[in-house]
Amino acid sequence: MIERVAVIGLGLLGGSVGLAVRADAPEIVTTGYDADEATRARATERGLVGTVHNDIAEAVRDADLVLLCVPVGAMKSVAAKIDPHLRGDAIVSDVGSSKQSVLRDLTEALPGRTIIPAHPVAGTEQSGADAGFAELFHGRWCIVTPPEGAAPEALAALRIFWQRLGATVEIMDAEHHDLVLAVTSHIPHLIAYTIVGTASDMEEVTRSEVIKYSAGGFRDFTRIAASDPTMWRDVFLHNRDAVLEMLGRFTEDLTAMQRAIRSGDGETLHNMFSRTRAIRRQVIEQGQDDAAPDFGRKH
Ligand SMILES: NC(=O)C1=CN([C@@H]2O[C@H](COP(=O)(O)OP(=O)(O)OC[C@H]3O[C@@H](n4cnc5c(N)ncnc54)[C@H](O)[C@@H]3O)[C@@H](O)[C@H]2O)C=CC1
Ligand SMILES: O=C(O)C(=O)Cc1ccc(O)cc1
Repeated sequence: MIERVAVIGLGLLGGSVGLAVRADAPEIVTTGYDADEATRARATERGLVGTVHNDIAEAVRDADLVLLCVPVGAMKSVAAKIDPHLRGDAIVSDVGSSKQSVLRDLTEALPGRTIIPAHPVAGTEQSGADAGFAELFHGRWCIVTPPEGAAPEALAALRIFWQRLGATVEIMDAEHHDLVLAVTSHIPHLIAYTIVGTASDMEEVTRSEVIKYSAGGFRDFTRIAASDPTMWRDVFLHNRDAVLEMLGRFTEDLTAMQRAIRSGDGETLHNMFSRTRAIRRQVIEQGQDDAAPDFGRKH
């Protein structure tokens, strides 16, 4: 059983883990560290974890679970920093949005350690020490991607930890995780960033009409496109192969739609829109409503 959790990175995910432990598993002792001094100060004010340390070594020293809640591009350097200070039996896990690169980075930086990467599929477009909230994981999936031969007791302990925070745990291979998340999360974010960028480039031509009449669809895209730039830069650089593979397929489908529009092929358009409308119904029936902040909701 997990008794002491160290949270490294006290932004949206790390802060939410700390607050969720306090609410749902209050006997677990929490410590935390963030590289940013202002974030550490705010984390102390908000009581995101029991003790915020100025030294990462102090934060992890007694922990039986260390959760890395930093951008995926920072996982390796953080892992290398904590390695000399970890307990021999500590489990090292994370919350990163891509999993193959994290598994590779942690395995290299933490030889001989118990490493079990995970991804709670729960979040918002907000970031930083003020963004976290205790209920973030309620009714959401947490995808755990253990390496081959991972210690079963450690996996069981991590599963119970996430279940106590309200999540339902699914075990998946890291490669499969990265393909699935590329199409369900990473490419949708790329599309949102791109369409908002394109519209804003057009704004010079349309003199502010883009903002003024930003109703419905475009407004939803601006929420996603407000997501943290550092975090998302790292996701695309670290899940490159899966994103490029899925982007290739998406581009082919988009080109087929372009052709249908140009040639006046209403049947193709209508067929596609009917198919996607049915998928939306299934998403709602399964409780996977995508309206903010319910992304990733299971129930
Ligand atoms: N934002 C979201 O909706 C979700 C994010 N994730 C993943 O969670 C992780 C954290 O993301 P957020 O909490 O959203 O970002 P965030 O920007 O709110 O928090 C990240 C924190 O890490 C700190 N940090 C960065 N480099 C560090 C280092 N070297 N040492 C110590 N602290 C460092 C930053 O100062 C910041 O406070 C990312 O890997 C992301 O992919 C997973 C699920 C959802
Ligand atoms: O805000 C939204 O709609 C999200 O998509 C949140 C999110 C972002 C990244 C993840 O890895 C999981 C969930």
